Amino acid sequence: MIVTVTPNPALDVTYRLPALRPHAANRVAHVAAQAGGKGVNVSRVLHALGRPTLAVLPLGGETGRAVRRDLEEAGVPHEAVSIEGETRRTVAVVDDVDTTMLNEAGPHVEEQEWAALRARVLQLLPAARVLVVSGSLPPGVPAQAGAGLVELAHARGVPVILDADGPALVAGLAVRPTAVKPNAAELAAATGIDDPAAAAAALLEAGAQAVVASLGPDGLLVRTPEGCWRARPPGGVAGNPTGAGDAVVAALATGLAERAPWPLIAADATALSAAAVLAPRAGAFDADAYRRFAAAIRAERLTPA
Ligand SMILES: O=P(O)(O)OC[C@H]1O[C@](O)(CO)[C@@H](O)[C@H]1O
Repeated sequence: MIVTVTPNPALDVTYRLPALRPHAANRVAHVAAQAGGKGVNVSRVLHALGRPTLAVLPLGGETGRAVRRDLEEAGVPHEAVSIEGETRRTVAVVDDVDTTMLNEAGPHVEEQEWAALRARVLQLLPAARVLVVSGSLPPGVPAQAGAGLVELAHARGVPVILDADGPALVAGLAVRPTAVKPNAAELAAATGIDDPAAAAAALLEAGAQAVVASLGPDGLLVRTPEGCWRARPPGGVAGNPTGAGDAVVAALATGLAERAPWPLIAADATALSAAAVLAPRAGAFDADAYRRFAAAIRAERLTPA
């Protein structure tokens, strides 16, 4: 199975309105809430694909109970480690033009609470084909915590994907994750380089074994020591991009579990991510569109073999 860790899960609240007006009172007609956080979304996608997965996450307070209820109702296999603090909420405001995210920092997680989560991951690793560590770290958890999970996976010979940014990404690179999955902004911020192919090369140099960069409408760039590939989504795919990067990670984890070649992983991840944009909620995808896109998308090699 693919084990996902969401260090800082959330109740994702989505507000839909025709046009968000900042600095004004906005009336919201459509409100939805579901369990979220990046690793949770990865497990949702994997579960919808029929792939065995387990989401591991710290949960606390009334919001934590709401997250747990939603995961139970959705049938997403999960294991929660109880914490004292109150699980956070995120708010996505989706209007006809774009999506605005408001992400709370999350609860303070105590050292022994994080140690309990680590211990649970350690117990699960023998059954894991891939470990995914995805999303921000909550207050109280040091930037090296993601790197610590990467090292646990390495010690058990389990491929590990790190989807982190800022200091957590930098700390993670030092322990050579099997793959990292930055978006365009995270890639540029981590390297100071605007060109995605050059920035991905810099992340390889810094320690990543593979870089899978999600570039929004420009598709996906995969860079490994074996080469560099680019896959592009079909034109005109518009919708809710929240969670599209999590769909990339779900496809990447599946590809690593199956030891698929990189060009196929790149094409599949691009198709699944585009199909996720067409779905109204993070962690969901349009299954028909996924089939159509997967049949049409091919990754192009950017460097000679
Ligand atoms: O951990 P963060 O980086 O704050 O990201 C969490 C958020 O990202 C999303 O997973 C979308 O990728 C939302 O579901 C939301 O929970």
